[in-house]
Amino acid sequence: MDSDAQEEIASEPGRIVTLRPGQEFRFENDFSENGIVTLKLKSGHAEIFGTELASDPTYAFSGRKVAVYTWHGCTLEVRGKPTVDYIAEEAPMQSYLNVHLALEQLRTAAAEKGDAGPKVMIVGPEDVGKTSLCKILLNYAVKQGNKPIFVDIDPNEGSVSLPGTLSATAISRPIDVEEEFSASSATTGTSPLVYYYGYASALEKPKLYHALVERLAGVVNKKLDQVDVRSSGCIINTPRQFVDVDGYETLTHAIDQFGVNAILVLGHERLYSELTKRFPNGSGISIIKLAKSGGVVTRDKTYRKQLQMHKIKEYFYGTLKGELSPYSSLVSFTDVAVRMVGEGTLAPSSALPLGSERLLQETRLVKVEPGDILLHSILAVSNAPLPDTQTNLTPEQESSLVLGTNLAGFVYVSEVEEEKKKMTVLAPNPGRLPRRFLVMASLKWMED
Ligand SMILES: Nc1ncnc2c1ncn2[C@@H]1O[C@H](COP(=O)(O)OP(=O)(O)OP(=O)(O)O)[C@@H](O)[C@H]1O
Repeated sequence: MDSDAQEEIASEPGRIVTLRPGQEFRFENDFSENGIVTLKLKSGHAEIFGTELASDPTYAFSGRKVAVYTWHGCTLEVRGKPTVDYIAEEAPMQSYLNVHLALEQLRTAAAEKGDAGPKVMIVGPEDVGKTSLCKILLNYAVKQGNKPIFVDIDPNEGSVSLPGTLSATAISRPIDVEEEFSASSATTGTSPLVYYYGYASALEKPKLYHALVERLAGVVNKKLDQVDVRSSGCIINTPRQFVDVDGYETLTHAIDQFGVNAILVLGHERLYSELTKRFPNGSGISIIKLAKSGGVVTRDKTYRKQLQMHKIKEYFYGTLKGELSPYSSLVSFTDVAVRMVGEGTLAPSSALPLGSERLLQETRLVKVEPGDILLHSILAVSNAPLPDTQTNLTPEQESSLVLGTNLAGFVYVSEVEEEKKKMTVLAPNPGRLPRRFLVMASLKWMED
């Protein structure tokens, strides 16, 4: 623990919370320095979304909604002032464990035959615990020596990256209870494969979404051909729009692309019934209905926005546990090509940025003349290099190259000098920004 606020909390008397087997201690706190809550395991065993707590460290949390579950009983020491905290008698952990055990049998059978392990998709409406269930199943799988791939095709939150992205990450160690899937790879040691979609909803630009899902599934399926990960399979987190009638086509497309063979439906009877009709016994896809945990918290718009801003800050400055010092550099407008993923999320078409053409197709990027419009924007840095001056790409070729190439990361535009045709960007890594395509969407941020 290194901040003053954390030291102050450490000097406060702790509160002892004793849990009996099967109980869950749930708490929430805000993002303020005074809101930090710390936790220490004094005795017994406890886990947070499937990651076991060790007895030595003091874990610190900020702006989180946490469940500490115990299978065999434990004692915790809690410091700080959560906004909400209580002990729950019931949690659906036994049914989640049963799913894990069934998946583990499939993995063992797959390993014996040299086959691919289970490809599991988790579907359900907003705030039903999909991401939390992904964490639990990934952690339990890792604990048994597997290396599952976590695929996140919910662009709303961007769990392992920033919002607007679709990603895949190989998970080989338990997810950090404090940092979760931090977007800052320097602290987690993971380097996810990330594609940029640029919208919060999967249904906003379905054609583009389908194209990116196809691309991501292609890479994940190829990765799952490798012997060391083949039997571990993958766990796929999905957007809430998949439960809408309008979302079925997109859902079915994703199921096909990844070759999903198990779908876990969380807290949604209608979708469960629809899926059992579409994929009856013998279809090769098992549909399993699971109850939502009573602990899952509904996150309002304000909290989600705060979470988004917090994630961006973490990307550049690191977490409570692992701070980063971002690097500023001056970039000439001539060294980058800025493109925009359509006009949808930013503003009505009448307010399109100066210099951008009208969007012709969903999968076509719009050219943006660098200038004040970029100020405070978060820009995705594509791994696609700028073509040399002799190569002339058509707009379609260029869009397909940029959207089909994964991301190197993100930069933040902190200053724009229009007359000098330069801008200052903040990046988590040192060094010059390579000559790359930069993709802009609606993400804006103000350093505080
Ligand atoms: N048992 C629990 N006790 C307390 N908080 C919980 C519990 N399970 C989940 N949460 C919290 O509830 C919130 C919503 O959970 P989660 O992110 O898993 O839902 P989701 O279905 O993935 O949401 P989204 O609609 O964004 O896809 C999160 O902040 C999570 O930490």
